[in-house]
Amino acid sequence: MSVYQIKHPLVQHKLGLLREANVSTKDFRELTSEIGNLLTYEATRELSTEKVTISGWTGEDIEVQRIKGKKITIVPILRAGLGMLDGVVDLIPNAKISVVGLYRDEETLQPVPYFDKVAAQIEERVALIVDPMLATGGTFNATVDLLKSKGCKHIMGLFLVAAPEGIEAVTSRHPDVDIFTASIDERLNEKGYIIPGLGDAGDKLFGTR
Ligand SMILES: O=P(O)(O)OC[C@H]1O[C@H](OP(=O)(O)OP(=O)(O)O)[C@H](O)[C@@H]1O
Ligand SMILES: O=c1cc[nH]c(=O)[nH]1
Ligand SMILES: [Mg+2]
Repeated sequence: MSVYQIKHPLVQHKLGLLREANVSTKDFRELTSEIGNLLTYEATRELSTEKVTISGWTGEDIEVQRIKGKKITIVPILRAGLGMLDGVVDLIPNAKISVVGLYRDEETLQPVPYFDKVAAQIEERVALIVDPMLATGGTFNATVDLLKSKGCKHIMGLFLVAAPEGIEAVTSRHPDVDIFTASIDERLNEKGYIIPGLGDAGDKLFGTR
């Protein structure tokens, strides 16, 4: 498993704006989507391409590159993953979207699944799971379990912020899954929130607190 912390100046600048205590709902939404877009650009770097022949503007045949073979499904984890979705779809407009719903129980910190609708032919697809936060890793691990149980073999996770504890949990359960994040933060606090983190990303995106 590889963990990629994306140090690109645009990503780091936008993440810094997201961390502001008084960030507005509008700004939080826009920045989350924009970072989702930039993480997608990095995560898709390793997709293989192949040469195909097309008819160019002069009428002559020319060789161009196309992404090879595998199809893509984007997997937003409800709710907060929806905040990244537009930015990801902007770059991969033909991707099928597999929606998974889980919330983290506030007392036990265990993921509670409540919805899933996974794209057809999942076994042939690369899955890009998107969620702003990787905290204990329970929610992400449960999502990877679900996708693998349906036959998915190539899975990546895109997060705005990841805690070392979550990365460790994913490394030990799913060593074949790569993670792309704008930041590996310091730690989790006693309530399972990432420090310095962003607070509750779902509530900030939806304005529910
Ligand atoms: O790594 P974990 O410890 O499992 O925590 C991370 C999960 O917690 C948050 O979702 P939350 O449960 O707040 O649901 P929401 O998106 O509906 O707000 C976040 O968006 C992740 O899905
Ligand atoms: O810091 C955290 C941890 C889990 N979920 C969030 O939204 N934020
Ligand atoms: Mg939440």
